[in-house]
Amino acid sequence: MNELRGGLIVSCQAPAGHPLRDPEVIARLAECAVLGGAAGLRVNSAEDIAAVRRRTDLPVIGLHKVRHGHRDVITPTLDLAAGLAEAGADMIAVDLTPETPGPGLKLIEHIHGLGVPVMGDVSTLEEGLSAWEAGADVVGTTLSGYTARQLPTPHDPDLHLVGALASRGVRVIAEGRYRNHHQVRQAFAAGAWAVVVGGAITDPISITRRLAAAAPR
Ligand SMILES: CC(=O)N[C@H](C=O)[C@@H](O)[C@H](O)[C@H](O)COP(=O)(O)O
Repeated sequence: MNELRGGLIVSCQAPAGHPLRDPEVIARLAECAVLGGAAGLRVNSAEDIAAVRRRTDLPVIGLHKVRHGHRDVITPTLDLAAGLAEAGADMIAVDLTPETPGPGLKLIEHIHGLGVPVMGDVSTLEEGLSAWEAGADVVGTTLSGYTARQLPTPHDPDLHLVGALASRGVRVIAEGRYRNHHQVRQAFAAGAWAVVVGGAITDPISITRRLAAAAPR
């Protein structure tokens, strides 16, 4: 787990219907991230993790998204977590917001029983402190801006939450809407232990959309 400290973690994901939705393509994105200097990867589903594992030994934070209500929740059950561990995940991310339909904080201990560390994905300071007290190995700001009461999702990353968790001694991973090196630096300056960047690296659709918006046509 310590290999992730101070590093950039690249989230290599593509949802159903996305042109890049293919485990082999995800694995190639992961390989690009490795060549670019990523310290770790964040990958959705056992199938994609298995494909990524065939190309790199870099630490993988695994998750399994399940549609629930207005959004995808992150790895709500122990069964899903066990599948990720079997596929080669080095750490498992779980949804620790009140919106998860799963056992929430209890999952941490259950996943530790598999011998795998846990990243608690949260949306608020309170959730983050509870996750840390319950034994999460790292706490991610992943879900800030995505729970029902936080919609619409803000444009910028939640650097304030990173700082608030770090100042209370929580090992915090900054994740969600980091789009440039300036924001990544700010996250580390705020006390982040590591930073996850997804779409700004691995989603050519949103990258194109942002740049196309600057064109006069
Ligand atoms: C909210 C949610 O479900 N986030 C997911 C968590 O794994 C992914 O869809 C994000 O791409 C990831 O968090 C990285 O964030 P960004 O792509 O903004 O750098």
